[in-house]
Amino acid sequence: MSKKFARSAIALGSNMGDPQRTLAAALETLAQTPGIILEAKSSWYRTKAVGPPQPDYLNGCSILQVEISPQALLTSLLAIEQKFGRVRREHWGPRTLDLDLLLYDDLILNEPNLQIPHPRMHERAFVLVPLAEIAPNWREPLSGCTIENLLQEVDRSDVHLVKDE
Ligand SMILES: Nc1ncnc2c1ncn2[C@@H]1O[C@H](COP(=O)(O)OP(=O)(O)OP(=O)(O)O)[C@@H](O)[C@H]1O
Ligand SMILES: Nc1nc2c(c(=O)[nH]1)N=C(CO)CN2
Repeated sequence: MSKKFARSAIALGSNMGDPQRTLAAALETLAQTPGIILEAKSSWYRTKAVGPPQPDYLNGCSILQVEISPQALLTSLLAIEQKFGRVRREHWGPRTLDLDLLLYDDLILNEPNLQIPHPRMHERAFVLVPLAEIAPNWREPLSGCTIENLLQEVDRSDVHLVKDE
């Protein structure tokens, strides 16, 4: 019997330690996780931090094919964050690794520990620029807008492609 996969989009970010290495290792760990296949990954982008003053971030996005539920995927993402030494400090403060679940097919989910689509994705150029690179026509189910359309509404001047990857 063929297996039923869902598609999910995730965002990756890091601004402590060695971000490029951490993000690459996080993707590798995800790809080795049972029930998750890495379908696509964006380039990395150097982005000005949103929130309290802190170093620039390296951000990117990835598309996954998943056989696991949204909650199970979140659990995997949080475990990988822990593995790479994330210490939770101030709200929106610096971190070695941040993994956000952005989209899961066209699902809308409002659970206490998990909201899909990610409630702030539509306003974040550091999410929309890399996501538009790999999924420009995916529709954010709350607005019905494509990622490409959402990107046109934000200022992308603080998001710069990292060329040496
Ligand atoms: N779509 C989602 N993706 C990831 N975490 C989510 C999502 N929806 C809710 N959460 C909850 O948010 C918690 C993570 O909060 P965290 O402190 O990392 O937020 P943040 O990364 O600082 O800010 P932001 O959520 O704005 O990116 C997770 O433990 C999870 O329960
Ligand atoms: N540029 C940028 N700024 C941020 C980021 C991030 O990934 N990139 N993550 C945050 C907390 O989730 C807060 N601010």
